[in-house]
Amino acid sequence: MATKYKIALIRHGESEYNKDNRFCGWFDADLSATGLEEAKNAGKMLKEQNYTFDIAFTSVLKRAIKTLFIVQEEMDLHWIPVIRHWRLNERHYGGLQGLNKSETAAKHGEDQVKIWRRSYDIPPPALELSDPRSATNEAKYAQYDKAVVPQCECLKDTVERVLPYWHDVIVPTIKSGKRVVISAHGNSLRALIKYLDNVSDEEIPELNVPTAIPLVYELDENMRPVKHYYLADEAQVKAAIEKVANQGKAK
Ligand SMILES: O=C(O)[C@@H](COP(=O)(O)O)OP(=O)(O)O
Repeated sequence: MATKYKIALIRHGESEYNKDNRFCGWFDADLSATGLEEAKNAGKMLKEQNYTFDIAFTSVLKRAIKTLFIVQEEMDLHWIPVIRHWRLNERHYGGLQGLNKSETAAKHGEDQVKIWRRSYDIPPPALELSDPRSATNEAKYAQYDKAVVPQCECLKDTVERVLPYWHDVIVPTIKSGKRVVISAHGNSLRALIKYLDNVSDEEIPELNVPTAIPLVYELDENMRPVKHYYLADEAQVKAAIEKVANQGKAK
């Protein structure tokens, strides 16, 4: 299998909700001061390793949009087209949105929290439509049918709404020869990685994506992965992945 295309995936830098260890989902949390710094470093890593991009894709959530912009700034790539779409949004965390992950583990048990965070097809409790945390009436989704906005999602639901965007929009863009960067979220990227690497439903709970460390996928002519790697040293990536996994532990 020969590499024909290279794409970079970036989970946004630490958000205010990540900092407070709260479930975020479709809540539009901003980047924390650390997240801004992490985004800058991600741009530096890409530049130092001679990456460049012709087009960028991101979600409609500001933590991913801002991370992308900071990366563009570091790479002097302000001019490239940026396409934002809700299909790249984070997995909707339903009634867990806003709750502290450790407190939730202390209340419901770490096993339950791991099921909510990492199982493939068990959704978290749904939000009521009338819940002020529901995104249904947000201006960003006004152009869509109301049914587009979920009240909770399991990873399977996220896979089912990310993949049409991958196949219909991102793949044709890559095949046209454009160098693509995608700035998204822990679980929308897990959804894509699950598909790309054919990760089984049983193995997916152990896959965690760290904040703001660019992850490069080399793809063959059929868009199948040849290899993938983070643009940081192994110890740094390992520590960042463990940090994410441990967020569901009761303290
Ligand atoms: O929604 C959230 O809380 C986090 C992921 O949380 P976990 O699934 O890792 O708990 O999403 P992100 O910060 O990537 O947008």
